[in-house]
Amino acid sequence: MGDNVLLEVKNLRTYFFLDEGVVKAVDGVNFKIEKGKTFGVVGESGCGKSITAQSILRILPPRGEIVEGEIIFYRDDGSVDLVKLDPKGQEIRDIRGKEVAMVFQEPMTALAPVYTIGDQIIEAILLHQNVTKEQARKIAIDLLGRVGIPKPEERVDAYPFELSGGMRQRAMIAMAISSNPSLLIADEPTTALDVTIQAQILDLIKNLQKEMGMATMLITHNMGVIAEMADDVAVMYLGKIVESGPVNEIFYNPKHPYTVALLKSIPKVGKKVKGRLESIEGMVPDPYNLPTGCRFHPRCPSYVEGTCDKAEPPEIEITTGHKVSCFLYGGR
Ligand SMILES: Nc1ncnc2c1ncn2[C@@H]1O[C@H](COP(=O)(O)OP(=O)(O)OP(=O)(O)O)[C@@H](O)[C@H]1O
Repeated sequence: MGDNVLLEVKNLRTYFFLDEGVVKAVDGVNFKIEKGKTFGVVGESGCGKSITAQSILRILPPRGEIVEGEIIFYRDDGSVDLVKLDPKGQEIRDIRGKEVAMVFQEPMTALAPVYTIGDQIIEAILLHQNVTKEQARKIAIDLLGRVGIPKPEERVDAYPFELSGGMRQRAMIAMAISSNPSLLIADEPTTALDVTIQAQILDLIKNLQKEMGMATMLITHNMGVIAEMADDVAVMYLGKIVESGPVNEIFYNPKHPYTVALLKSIPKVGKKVKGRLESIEGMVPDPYNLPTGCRFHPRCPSYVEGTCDKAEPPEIEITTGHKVSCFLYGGR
């Protein structure tokens, strides 16, 4: 770590203030993303992965607010705390799409249906680069070729609905990398796609990342995707990171019972999978009424009454960089 850190999130808390109550979507999260590396964030639906990403880009939905924390983005010429920026101001708009780009799960909703993909990529290029429209069109065609879209000089004039899901996601990626971002945030980029296409898109992201030296924050509920892609991993549960560390530590030396359960949920070849996480007992609790103590205790096979339900477990460093928040490893 050290000088190689690109983004550092410190004690981030992002809450939703709703009529029904307060949803602590992100509740005291810390992590670092290194330059050029893939940082995987994994956890079940609703654990706060997307809201963490949206906090970084300052594109939170209405009623969502960062109530505490810092998001330090390091550049060669100094650092900036993204939390301090006006979410509608010029500075974050310059960073968004240029230095930090994002691809979403369903490109159909991210791409405007009434404009060709070329128009949309050209617009992104013109917004962040000092080139003519003609040059931007050439760059767009080149980008479409680089992301593996056949006949890019023709496809540049296609509308999103004229492309397959996989091709649309490639077009989205072309738009995202158009200004050479130092960080790409990919939020479930392959979840909506067929399995074979998923592998192709992940390969594409991996190759582009190597070529361009960009870091990726990869959000997924799928441990298989993490194994394939990530250098470092954070496991999230109900707004908190419960375990984090280098990918090999997480896979070969998992400590948190939730991580262990997620790993058991990876589908095995030839074995029928019923649910996404059939090996984890119980449901994710109601976000308005979080369990006391460790938030995982009502579902945890190693739950110790009087301990796990009383206090929040402290974060313990198991080996360098491998951290876990669980009373099984100390803090009782
Ligand atoms: N627009 C919103 N208004 C109110 N609450 C929200 C909103 N968006 C998300 N939340 C709440 O914030 C919490 C975290 O949601 P988030 O979308 O970050 O989860 P996630 O881990 O990305 O899940 P998924 O994989 O389903 O997107 C959830 O409890 C969710 O209900």
